[in-house]
Amino acid sequence: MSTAVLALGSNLGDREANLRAAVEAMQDLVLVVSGVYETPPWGDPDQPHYLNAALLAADAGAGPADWLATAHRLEDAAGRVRDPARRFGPRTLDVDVIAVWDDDGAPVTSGDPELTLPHPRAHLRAFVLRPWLDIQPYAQLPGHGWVNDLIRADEVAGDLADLRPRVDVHLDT
Ligand SMILES: Nc1ncnc2c1ncn2[C@@H]1O[C@H](COP(=O)(O)OP(=O)(O)OP(=O)(O)O)[C@@H](O)[C@H]1O
Ligand SMILES: Nc1nc2c(c(=O)[nH]1)N=C(CO)CN2
Repeated sequence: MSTAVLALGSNLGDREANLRAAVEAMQDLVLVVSGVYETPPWGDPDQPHYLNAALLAADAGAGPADWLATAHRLEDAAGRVRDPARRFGPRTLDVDVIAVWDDDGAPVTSGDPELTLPHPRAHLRAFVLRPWLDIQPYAQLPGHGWVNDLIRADEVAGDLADLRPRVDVHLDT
């Protein structure tokens, strides 16, 4: 059984519908979905706010590359257009593979630029860590420690204060 935490984000089009379609497309693989957060753009400030969420998924037969393929399939289905000039620019849907655990529950690590695990910027992103805490309060980000500690670190805590829970939006069906 391979499990993965995926981070979802959208700041173009119908943001809520984009996130919901991604969750629905994963169907039975989804174990639990976080709440939704309204978040200021990180890394490239001149763009609309995002809606962000996280989910935990499991797939008996999936390897790490399968989770990345799933992420890309969902982004393509949302009509995501990549702008090479804006690394952290706006998008209908972003699906990042934050961490993967193998059949034995051991974290998978990879330095491959095509799939770096855990995600190399996850520990710096309140918009990833806060939704993740919703669904796994005792989560550890492999190589970085407790998510509950990471979210209080100086480089994240400021951004954390700017997240707004969107209690009016629910992605779980
Ligand atoms: N853990 C990962 N999850 C998703 N993509 C990854 C990961 N590690 C490496 N990549 C690679 O990163 C490339 C760029 O992905 P993408 O365009 O979604 O980046 P981004 O969302 O703009 O930035 P970031 O990766 O910082 O969120 C992808 O083609 C993918 O192969
Ligand atoms: N708030 C927020 N900012 C971002 C996001 C995101 O999902 N949420 N995704 C990005 C792509 O790497 C860049 N910046």
